Amino acid sequence: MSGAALFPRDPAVVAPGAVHVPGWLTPEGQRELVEACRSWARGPVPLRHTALPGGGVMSVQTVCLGWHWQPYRYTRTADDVNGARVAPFPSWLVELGRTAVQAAYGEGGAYGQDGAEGGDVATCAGYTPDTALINFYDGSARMGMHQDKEERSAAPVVSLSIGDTCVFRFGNTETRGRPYRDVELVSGDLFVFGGPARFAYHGVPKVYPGTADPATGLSSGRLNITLRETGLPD
Ligand SMILES: O=C(O)CCC(=O)C(=O)O
Ligand SMILES: [Fe+2]
Repeated sequence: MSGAALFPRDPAVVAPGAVHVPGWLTPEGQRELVEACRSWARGPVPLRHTALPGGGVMSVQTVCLGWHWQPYRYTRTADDVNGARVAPFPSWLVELGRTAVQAAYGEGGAYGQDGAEGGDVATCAGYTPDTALINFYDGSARMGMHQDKEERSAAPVVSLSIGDTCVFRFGNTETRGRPYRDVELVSGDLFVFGGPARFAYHGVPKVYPGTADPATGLSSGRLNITLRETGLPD
């Protein structure tokens, strides 16, 4: 057992608008999400290494719901994969997103869609994510520092982690470099970034292989699900 595991991991404000809620998903909730991800990974668009404009591919494997993300835009069909229309965004995942934002910001929804502090209750209730990126990391996959900025909405990003523990680097809105904070995301953890943190650079410099609890149904690797509002018309 690592020293950190001796102590409870309390919710933490990593930066204004960025909240880490350890252990938010129940073991059952994690198992259900793993099952759902397995089925989404089968199609209509398969889980794949996203091709980058420079000719390389991402080390992470991804499949999307609602809208298909490719560098650097959203479309309804996966034109860089197999041309299929992406699977719909299920309503239960909208509900999960709302509950997550509420867990992070509290009943009052501390950060509004416009980034203002002190938003009203409608902020959480009105959160309507319409795209999800499901990322699978094997032991050597990484994600470089980037902003989630293809969305035309400043609504928060909800991030759920299952499987292997990783280092999640959460930085600032100006540069890829310092200042940033490194946070360990463990299976079941929730991380929400909105308000002044919505367009902060972030990335995953390290995954710790073999740290997943097979009871989630994922014997190795890390799953990350991010929910976002694209702000695009239906
Ligand atoms: O895997 C993570 O925790 C972050 C994923 C991410 O930043 C993204 O999909 O844009
Ligand atoms: Fe991101």
